[in-house]
Amino acid sequence: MSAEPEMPVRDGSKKPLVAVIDDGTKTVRFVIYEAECSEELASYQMDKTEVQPHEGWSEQDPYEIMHHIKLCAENAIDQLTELGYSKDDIITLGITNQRETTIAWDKYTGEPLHPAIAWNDIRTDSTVDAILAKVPDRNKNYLKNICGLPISPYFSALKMRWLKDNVKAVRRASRDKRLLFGTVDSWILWNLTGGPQDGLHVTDVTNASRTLLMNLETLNWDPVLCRLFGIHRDTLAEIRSSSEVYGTVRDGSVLDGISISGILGNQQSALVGQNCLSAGQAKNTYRSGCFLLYNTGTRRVNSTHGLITTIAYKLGPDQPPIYALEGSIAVAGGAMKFLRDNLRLIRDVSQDTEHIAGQVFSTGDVYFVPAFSGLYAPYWRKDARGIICGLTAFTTKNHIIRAGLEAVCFQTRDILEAMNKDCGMPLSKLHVDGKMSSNDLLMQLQADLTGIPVLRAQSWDMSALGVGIVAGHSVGVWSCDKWKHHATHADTFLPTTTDDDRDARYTKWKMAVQRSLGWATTKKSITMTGQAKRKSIVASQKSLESISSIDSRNNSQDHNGKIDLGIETAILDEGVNAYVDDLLRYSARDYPIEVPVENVKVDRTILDDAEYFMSKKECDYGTCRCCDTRRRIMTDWKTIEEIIENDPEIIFDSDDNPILVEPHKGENVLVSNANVRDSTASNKTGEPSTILKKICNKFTDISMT
Ligand SMILES: Nc1ncnc2c1ncn2[C@@H]1O[C@H](COP(=O)(O)OP(=O)(O)O)[C@@H](O)[C@H]1O
Ligand SMILES: O=P(O)(O)OC[C@H](O)CO
Repeated sequence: MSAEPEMPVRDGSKKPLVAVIDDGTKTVRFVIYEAECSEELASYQMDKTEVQPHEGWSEQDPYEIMHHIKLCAENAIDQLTELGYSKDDIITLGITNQRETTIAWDKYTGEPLHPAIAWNDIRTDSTVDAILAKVPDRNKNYLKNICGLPISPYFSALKMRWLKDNVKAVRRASRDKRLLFGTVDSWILWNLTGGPQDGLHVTDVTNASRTLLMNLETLNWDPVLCRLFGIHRDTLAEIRSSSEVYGTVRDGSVLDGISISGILGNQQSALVGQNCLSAGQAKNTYRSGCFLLYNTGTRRVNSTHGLITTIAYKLGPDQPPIYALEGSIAVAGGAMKFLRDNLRLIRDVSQDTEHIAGQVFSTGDVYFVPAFSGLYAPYWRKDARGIICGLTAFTTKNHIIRAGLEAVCFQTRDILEAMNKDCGMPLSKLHVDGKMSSNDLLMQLQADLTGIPVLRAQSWDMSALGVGIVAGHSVGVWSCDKWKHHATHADTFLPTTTDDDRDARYTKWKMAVQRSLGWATTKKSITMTGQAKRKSIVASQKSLESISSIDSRNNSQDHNGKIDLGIETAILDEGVNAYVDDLLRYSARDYPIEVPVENVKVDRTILDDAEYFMSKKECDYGTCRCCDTRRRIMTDWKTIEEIIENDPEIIFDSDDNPILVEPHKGENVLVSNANVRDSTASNKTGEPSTILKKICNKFTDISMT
């Protein structure tokens, strides 16, 4: 927690103020600006708790976000008071936020149904595979012409699908029509405007464009996409422009009564803050990740080189949407944090990095690809993993840290190359911001490795400023047109290398990237990401003794006396393994499997669904995805045990009612004459089962035409 002390002293002339809530991945900030002159009067920032329950998972506490916002607001307003202002001078409020991070909550209680799943969380790896199985040729770019995005764990729809598939409370809320999904802006707005007491469930176009569910033309939730991901439109927020009065704070906090009139995802907000308001202008923000956005104006450019198409902003309900091409880099400053926390090569990132890396004149041909959670643009390879290559006996930590800085520059060049190909016109300069841009060496390397001047912003935080401007714009106290004439950069870094030199180094970088690809194979990734733990078989110690073939050396015992067998251990038991394998390979879902060894067929998730199924006393097949007719058929199965014994596939309709797909039921089934077990036996290739394939193909046919 830290206050930011250096506040300007006012001369007595009061101007309208605009406040901003900035919820980042690692911090929450509250900033108060004097409108028009864009002067920051007061700010307060708090660190957030990052929870990583498994490798590759990243969660946040939705309550903590709201708690920090309130505390930051109180502290920043206290600073205002010292300057002779009062809370009443704040005319309006803007919200900017980490994008894609997804929250599910109960609309009647306001209770989050699961921690927020952060944008860089890769638990949805297998959910991605299940969705890819539904689209022709498993083409990850299949939806790009609708929503501008590839199918990747990064985007919100995958996180929503995962929550519905894996969290009982989310499924139940969905069935009971209590479920709300939202990106963080929606969660904040809903809570500020009353929460369970008629809180507004609203998002803006920039955040909605990060979900994989919004149609870039209609700027509304796309029915085909919602159906593909199985997300009900009633659970989603209403999509509005980035600059309009959405409502008023009604939460009893210090902000009560202030209107809210601007929402922008934080990278789009930095684009506005950097004054890239004309087509052809671009900015790059260096923080934990790094995001290069290129304003394409009202023209929507469909990238064919691995970039995404996103909404840059929409400055009012009647204004046209402005589009951007985006190159997203998952790990930038995050690599420095890794070198500090995991390898302990750095003590203090902001103080030591530049100094240590500057002690050598090159990386000594060392390349560091920080693909910790796969690679985003332009590769979109979730199977990539980090590598440091080119090590020799002379390599020191200085070389490795310098290689970490260069990795950000090379990744930026990857994106610039793609952008040049997509737009046909090379970018002549690069506007930069973000905390990491305070590193002069990094900025010089960036200019040297891309061959264009790098223009660093006056302030590292352009994200808060951008949404302040659009919030002020909608209530008439801060004009975007006037802002266009502001110069925002303070320093310029010019390239000092030759084309040949930088191209030779870039070729080596590409070689390093090639070596990082394909590292996390499906099975490996299950183990590596800790999903093995979730999917592992938990057996009581007593039962375990009866499994003679399990190698006890591979077991880890927890404090409950339970033995947690990773997938690799489970492989030793053929019967159990076959069952787990079936579920992993053929299930459309990511089951947490808990199998008492006495009865390997009982799976807690199936049990839960079977219970619900039986409670309805009939088999409601919903609308058949094969023939589009509605079927309501009594099942012969009378007990839960019988359902489990018959081992059906359980899939879900769009209201999240479980639908049993019976393998042996002839005419009265969703897909007839298919036998899960038979297809399992004959299919060792990792393909989805015949049943699922048939359903999914039909589903794809219907929804894609
Ligand atoms: N001088 C510096 N040199 C290199 N990296 C830096 C420097 N200062 C900060 N960083 C890195 O930049 C990132 C700062 O991110 P921050 O602005 O706190 O945003 P967020 O984590 O919310 O994206 C951290 O990952 C940190 O390691
Ligand atoms: O909070 P940041 O700066 O890490 O931003 C994260 C991005 O919005 C993710 O898309």
